[in-house]
Amino acid sequence: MGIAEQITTQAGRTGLAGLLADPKSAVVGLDFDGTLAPIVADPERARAHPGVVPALGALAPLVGAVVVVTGRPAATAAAYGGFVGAPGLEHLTVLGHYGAERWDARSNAVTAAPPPPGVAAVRAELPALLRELGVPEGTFTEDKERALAVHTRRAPEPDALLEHLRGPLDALARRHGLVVEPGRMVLELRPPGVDKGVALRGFLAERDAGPVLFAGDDLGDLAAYAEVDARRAAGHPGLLVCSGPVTGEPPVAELADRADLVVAGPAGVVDLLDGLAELLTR
Ligand SMILES: O=P(O)(O)OC[C@H]1O[C@H](O[C@H]2O[C@H](CO)[C@@H](O)[C@H](O)[C@H]2O)[C@H](O)[C@@H](O)[C@@H]1O
Repeated sequence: MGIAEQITTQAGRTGLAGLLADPKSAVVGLDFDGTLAPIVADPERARAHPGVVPALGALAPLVGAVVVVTGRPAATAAAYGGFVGAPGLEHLTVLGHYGAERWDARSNAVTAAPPPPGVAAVRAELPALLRELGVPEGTFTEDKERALAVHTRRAPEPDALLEHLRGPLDALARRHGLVVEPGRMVLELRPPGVDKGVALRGFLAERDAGPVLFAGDDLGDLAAYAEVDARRAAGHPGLLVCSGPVTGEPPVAELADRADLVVAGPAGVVDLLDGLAELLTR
């Protein structure tokens, strides 16, 4: 089935038409985990689907810009994505830590402000809190330098555990000026003030962008969806893509319900990017 046939909303059809009519001012925004990289139990083993680099390498020269907007550190997403030095991706940007970091392919360098002191305080207190809460084996903390993510995917009953941890982690985060970002079997304690909507808005303004496609899979992507929606209300075409889970867990309803089309995980996203490049080269 072609892209147009998969779109279920009028706004999405308008978004695709706008993108095809004016590709050089279009921006393609993509989340990383669950969208470009299949979900795996160990975050350090996540890698982009093998079709991602060729698909983006073909698409990027045809559109205004491609940007990856992720909760990962920017350099981690660039490395796990296989983006460093990839042909066709010489102008790729990765906005990491929900926009607090930026990696540009051209310089292969990351720019970021230093993390606020609350991160170090949370790092110091988190192990004792998790012990007090009696978390089961399989629970683990990913230290991302400017944020700490508590994962439950490898624990028994991961969703119930997430609920159990939510209140105490929220209190710890607030005590040190951080916020809790919930995700798929993860609670992330991170500095406030930036989210994927703010990050995307800044990038679009910098590029004087027209049409926007954004693809995501998790709650952290809702802010970027809201930004595309706000632009649509102001007359800019936009296309919202949900990368549906292929891991057996239910889709994130808040995202799937608002998407113009739902595809089957990173493999479906690759097909979409390939299809778009094909439409733009016809
Ligand atoms: O904004 P994203 O690119 O989607 O990153 C959000 C978080 O993704 C990672 O966790 C998720 O993927 C893991 C690897 O597949 C999986 O094990 C975990 O259950 C998912 O929640 C990452 O580890 C976090 O640091 C990111 O914030």
